[in-house]
Amino acid sequence: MKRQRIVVKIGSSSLTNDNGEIDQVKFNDHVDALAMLKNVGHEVIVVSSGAVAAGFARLGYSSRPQTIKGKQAAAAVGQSLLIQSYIERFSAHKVIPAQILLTRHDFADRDRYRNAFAAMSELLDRGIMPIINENDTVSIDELTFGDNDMLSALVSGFLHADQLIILTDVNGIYTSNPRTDPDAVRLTKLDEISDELLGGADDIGSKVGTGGMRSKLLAARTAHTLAVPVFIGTGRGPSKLLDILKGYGDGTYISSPAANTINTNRQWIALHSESTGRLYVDKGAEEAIVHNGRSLLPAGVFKVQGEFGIGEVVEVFGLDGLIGKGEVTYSSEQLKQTISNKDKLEEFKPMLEVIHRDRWVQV
Ligand SMILES: Nc1ncnc2c1ncn2[C@@H]1O[C@H](COP(=O)(O)OP(=O)(O)O)[C@@H](O)[C@H]1O
Ligand SMILES: N[C@@H](CCC(=O)OP(=O)(O)O)C(=O)O
Repeated sequence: MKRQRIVVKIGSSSLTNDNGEIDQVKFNDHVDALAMLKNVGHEVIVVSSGAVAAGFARLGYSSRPQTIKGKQAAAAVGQSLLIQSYIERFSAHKVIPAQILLTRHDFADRDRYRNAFAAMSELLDRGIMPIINENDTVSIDELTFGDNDMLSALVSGFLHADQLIILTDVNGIYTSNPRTDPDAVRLTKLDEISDELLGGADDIGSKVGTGGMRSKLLAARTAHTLAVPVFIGTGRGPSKLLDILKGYGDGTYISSPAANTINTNRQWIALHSESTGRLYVDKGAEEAIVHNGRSLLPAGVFKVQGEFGIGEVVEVFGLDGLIGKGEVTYSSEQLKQTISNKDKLEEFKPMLEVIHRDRWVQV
């Protein structure tokens, strides 16, 4: 079997019980399956939820806390318990796990994004299994990545994974929530995540999870745009992840489009960067960058908004609205000067494009 890079996301409900503790039976089942996947030669990255759900009982809460400080405190306790359990159980399989806690800021800052990529690549090269979670205890907003479903999709794109497996407590995507709708029908294969499907997925999950199926569908949609195939479902026993890879999983398979993967730089521009300005372009420029794959030249820009430096990311608007985002090779000052002297463009950086085609993403 060809060596594959696989991201496995495990939800809180698949690791813990409603009382705020790790469910050792479920937990061990996942670890044994992850170890088997790795030990047959695949690269495995885990996105593990469960920090809040595994920690709240020890803080004296009777159910998942609702306040931000309650969740953050529970996550601090629960994350340590989870990692301790991962280390112990994996040691029997001679697998070494590494804890990685991320916040949205780590991805929004380009240097930190590159560092994270380098560190994860090094771990994988050295045969270590990264176990990723959101750094809940220091996240400024409660839901910085949205949730771990979205985090797993972003990580899959970032690491150019061959497959994203989202393990949860339901055996796939249904036309509506199977817990509340007895007529819900399971879908075993999808080519895309339609708006209709999203409408049938509510955001009510288990007592310990967040986001329900809706967040998984949104994550699957993001993974789809990043050309990563997704499986959402469940399974039991040490060979369950291998079975999922072979196509025998108990859940829903979402195929990836034939399109090429998006390189890491362009993923950063599309999904993580913060835009610091806006450019408005004319019809000819829109045609050139959207339909002909050209770079954006100063001659096509007629208005510049905001203050930005060279290398920052701006939004680009055509006559009918937003058309994309890109990294600029001019500061806002230079660009304003340039376009106000269009008749003398040759004198001022005549050949330099405003946004190079390799630094451009369409919306
Ligand atoms: N259309 C749907 N198909 C399947 N499950 C759904 C759907 N809509 C809502 N759900 C609910 O989503 C739950 C899984 O979400 P959640 O508890 O957040 O999982 P996890 O903790 O694994 O992230 C299921 O138990 C199910 O009740
Ligand atoms: N980062 C949080 C989990 C957030 C989350 O998305 O939970 P889940 O819906 O169970 O995947 C934690 O570890 O408790």
